[in-house]
Amino acid sequence: MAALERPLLLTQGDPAGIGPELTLQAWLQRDKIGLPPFAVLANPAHLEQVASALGWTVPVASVGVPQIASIFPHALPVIPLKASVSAQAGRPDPTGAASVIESIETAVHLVRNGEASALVTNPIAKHVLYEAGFRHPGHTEFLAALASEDGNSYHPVMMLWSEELAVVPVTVHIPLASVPAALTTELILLTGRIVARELKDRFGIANPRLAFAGLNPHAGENGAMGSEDQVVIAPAVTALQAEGIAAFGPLPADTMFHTRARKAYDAALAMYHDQALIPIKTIAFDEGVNVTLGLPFVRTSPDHGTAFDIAGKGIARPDSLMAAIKLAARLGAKSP
Ligand SMILES: NC(=O)C1=CN([C@@H]2O[C@H](COP(=O)(O)OP(=O)(O)OC[C@H]3O[C@@H](n4cnc5c(N)ncnc54)[C@H](O)[C@@H]3O)[C@@H](O)[C@H]2O)C=CC1
Ligand SMILES: NCC(=O)COP(=O)(O)O
Repeated sequence: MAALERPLLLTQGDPAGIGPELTLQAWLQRDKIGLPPFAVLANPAHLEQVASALGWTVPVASVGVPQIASIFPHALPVIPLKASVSAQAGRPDPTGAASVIESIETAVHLVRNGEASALVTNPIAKHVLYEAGFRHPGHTEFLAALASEDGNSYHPVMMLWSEELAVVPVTVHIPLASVPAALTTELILLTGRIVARELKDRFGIANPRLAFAGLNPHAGENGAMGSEDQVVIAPAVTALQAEGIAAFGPLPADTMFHTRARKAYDAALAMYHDQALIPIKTIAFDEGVNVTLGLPFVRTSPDHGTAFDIAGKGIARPDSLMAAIKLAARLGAKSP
């Protein structure tokens, strides 16, 4: 089946978070914003309970992949999970972990065997999964592990994307104190290559411009405020330039995200999680999309988390999930 004809798959995410109500909202707004057919791998009865508690009319239909496109105009297609789901909104519970993981694993399997075009993950609460024994830092690394079951090795790269700004944290879910040791020229080089390749191949940017942030104040102030900028980051930028990639930096991170500065690059590569995510969540919290580069399939996700503080209240904004669905459709259309 051609990529455009294949549906998208949404994962359940944490059933006690805002994922279920955002999925219902996305289906309700499907015509208004022109969303392509999708199904969610979840528990149909749980979704019906969430809709009913919010007073939303959302017919839910249990389906297999072949029925998704025909059901989608009339009901939210749900591929039922085997694991039970008995979550209460806003009350995280590690006993739901089996359903969270089953949803991701099954969706990846269906995308990898060509039945679906791309994967859109609803947010998971990492600490809740850790309590249940989950050993991966987050989706990003878990998806790479699932992908590597084909015998290849994949280095997953997290990119947070919006029309205004795209950012990549070179190191991701590690303590801040571990960042300097984890940052190596090889890691920065590898990340830069993957970002350049995928901005070109998947996003259609002919010659992507990559701006690298420094690690230290003022990008180290010529070494007076830290050595990593000159010793670790600059050699990676030089090596990327030698490969023909339009890389530049390291730049002082405090002045590279304002409006004029952003016009100089297609993606900013930051050295640690918050250096990358604070600017995009400040500029585009509702529209930002988390997309994993470096995988043999397309995966997007909203930029926010489970938001237990507002789950079940019907006030969570579905914009980021809907942007993730749209971007997955755009990128998935280019997949073989
Ligand atoms: N892709 C994923 O699976 C992600 C998962 N997380 C997980 O989410 C959990 C909670 O993380 P937090 O740091 O609290 O971030 P969060 O994004 O869940 O919430 C931060 C603040 O933003 C608000 N918010 C989030 N999404 C919203 C929406 N759609 N509409 C309106 N308001 C919204 C929340 O109410 C809260 O006040 C953590 O366990 C974290 O691991 C966080 C980011 C991404
Ligand atoms: N802060 C971004 C985030 O936590 C997303 O992680 P992942 O689950 O997509 O790996």
